[in-house]
Amino acid sequence: MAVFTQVSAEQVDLFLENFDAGNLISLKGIAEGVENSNFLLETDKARYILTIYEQRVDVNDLPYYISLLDHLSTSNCPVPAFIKDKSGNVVQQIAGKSACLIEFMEGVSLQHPTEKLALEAGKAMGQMHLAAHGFTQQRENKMGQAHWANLLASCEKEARDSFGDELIDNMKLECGFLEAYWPKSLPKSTIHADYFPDNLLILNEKVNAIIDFYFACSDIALFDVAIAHSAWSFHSETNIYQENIGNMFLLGYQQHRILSDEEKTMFTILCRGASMRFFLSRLYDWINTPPSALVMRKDPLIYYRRLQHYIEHGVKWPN
Ligand SMILES: Nc1ncnc2c1ncn2[C@@H]1O[C@H](COP(=O)(O)OP(=O)(O)O)[C@@H](O)[C@H]1O
Ligand SMILES: N[C@@H](CCOP(=O)(O)O)C(=O)O
Repeated sequence: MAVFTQVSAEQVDLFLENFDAGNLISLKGIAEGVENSNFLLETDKARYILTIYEQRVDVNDLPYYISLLDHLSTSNCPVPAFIKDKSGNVVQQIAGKSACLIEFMEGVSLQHPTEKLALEAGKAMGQMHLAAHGFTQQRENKMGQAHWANLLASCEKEARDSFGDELIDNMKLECGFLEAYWPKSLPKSTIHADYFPDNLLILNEKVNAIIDFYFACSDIALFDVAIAHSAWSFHSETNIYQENIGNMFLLGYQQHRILSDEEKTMFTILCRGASMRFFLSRLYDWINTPPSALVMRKDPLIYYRRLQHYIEHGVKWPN
């Protein structure tokens, strides 16, 4: 579960004094998520999310996320607003850590995508990329292709002990392949970079909110689509490929952004890269998160198998 930092009602009362957000009625820890501590906070005025930033989020990046969500919501994207305090600031301290009060969005996190929801999700991403056009701030993708070989090397020994030499040798070869063939000239955008089903809140079969922008960065626009394809197109329990779900996502996305032939041709490589990226972050966490930690470790092998699927079958772009 993702409540790394516990806070008392007294601490939250003090925190709320900075805002014009009403008086605390209830506070509940939210189990989902792996990056930050999140609480559902209810006052006599409204519901909010209280997010306490743990070590995975660099607090120096908070102004970037705040400006990005401000920009996207001005462009009618369904994203939560950061709440300003009485002096117009957003970032506060609680329990010695940086924390923000965030607009509560209605909707339910997705577990098993349907074709209809995959289409809606693809459309919402296309709209988000269009809306991000005027956003000029840049943030490097710290989990982008340039970092994969080093990340693998940093945990190679422990990875070999846990997953065997053959698998790690294969991943080293794949890193080399991706370095050699990674596209250099595809259109860039501000991307979400973690557009998984659980980062959308669904209401009445529509995307009511896109949340969790803490990996957002500047990178190849279609890499965002590839990340989503690798997250949406495989069944969350069996890991079986569901071509129909991935196709609906791609068709939805294309309703808002016309893709060049070059982009379509490079899509399989981007999906291989997306699989590598999530294999590596899960591998790193697998090795570095003690089994006693409160957070659930996600299985890196799931992404190893998705990568094998993309290598063997590629992605046939739907018409
Ligand atoms: N603005 C919001 N409105 C409603 N629920 C939210 C909001 N932000 C987060 N949540 C809830 O908290 C959970 C964890 O949030 P998330 O941002 O994914 O955490 P983490 O950054 O730790 O991965 C989400 O699955 C969702 O249920
Ligand atoms: N989506 C990533 C992990 C990031 O977790 P989130 O809770 O911040 O979405 C994965 O599945 O590996």
